[in-house]
Amino acid sequence: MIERTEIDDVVVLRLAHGKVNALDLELLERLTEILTELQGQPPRGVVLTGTGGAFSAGVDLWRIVDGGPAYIEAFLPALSAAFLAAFNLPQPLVAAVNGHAIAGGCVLAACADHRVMGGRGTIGVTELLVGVPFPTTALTILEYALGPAQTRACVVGGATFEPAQALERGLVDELDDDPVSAAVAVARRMATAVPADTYAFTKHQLRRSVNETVQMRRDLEDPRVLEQWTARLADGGIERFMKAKGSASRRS
Ligand SMILES: C/C=C/C(=O)SCCNC(=O)CCNC(=O)[C@H](O)C(C)(C)COP(=O)(O)OP(=O)(O)OC[C@H]1O[C@@H](n2cnc3c(N)ncnc32)[C@H](O)[C@@H]1OP(=O)(O)O
Repeated sequence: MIERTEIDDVVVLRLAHGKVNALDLELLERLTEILTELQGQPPRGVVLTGTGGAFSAGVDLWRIVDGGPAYIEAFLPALSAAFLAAFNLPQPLVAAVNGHAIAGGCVLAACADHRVMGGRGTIGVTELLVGVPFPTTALTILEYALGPAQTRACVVGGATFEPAQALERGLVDELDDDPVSAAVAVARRMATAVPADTYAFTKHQLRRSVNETVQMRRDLEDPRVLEQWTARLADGGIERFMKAKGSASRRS
């Protein structure tokens, strides 16, 4: 589900889950578990990437359709928990966007300190096209990573971007044909350039406002998020979106 290797002092985590690394409950729980374990280990950089042609196609929408309201209720908090575990990792986290990074996949990349995209795939946030709102955590992290204006444009437009456009819009920080090697080099540099405790504390300070906002707003907003995801399930909106994408399959 998640392959772990080490290159020099850098831990490389590769999502290896179905054809497009779609995010389901089990994958997210495993990711949170691994990232939580890494927090307590000796300081080093971490790279997050995907296998195959995708970084991640975002939420596994067929699992949502199959799982129904009870699954959504368990799934949405797990999604936010995984985003927060990645966002608050004390060590430098670099995303190697090796292919498509859509919706939740794009947010997962946005949790990183730095994003390197390869030469293929697209990145963007399609939530509104699916007809579902962003969980508070996801939207707040996206806004931190992209800034308010770019977040508004990306969220409302729902477009996905090729690598060059993604760089121009600040969805990624650099392009490299070998994104994993480039990401490992960045992570190693970040992990060695600054003492680990200073890096971790500064990262905490920089990200504090996101965590405060999430704390303040999620209890108010997430019940409505759940309500609307459940409504899109009930009115067939999620299934229609997938079928319009040409996906007749329930397997990702
Ligand atoms: C807060 C967060 C919210 C969310 O994350 S909502 C999720 C929004 N996600 C999306 O909008 C992505 C939808 N998928 C796509 O746009 C495309 O797919 C890709 C660009 C990711 C890949 O395109 P290509 O390389 O042409 O592959 P393919 O044939 O479309 O997909 C390969 C297999 O992957 C399944 N799949 C793709 N995305 C998802 C998904 N999000 N949930 C579940 N399955 C997915 C398909 O159905 C298909 O499967 P089969 O080959 O068996 O027909």
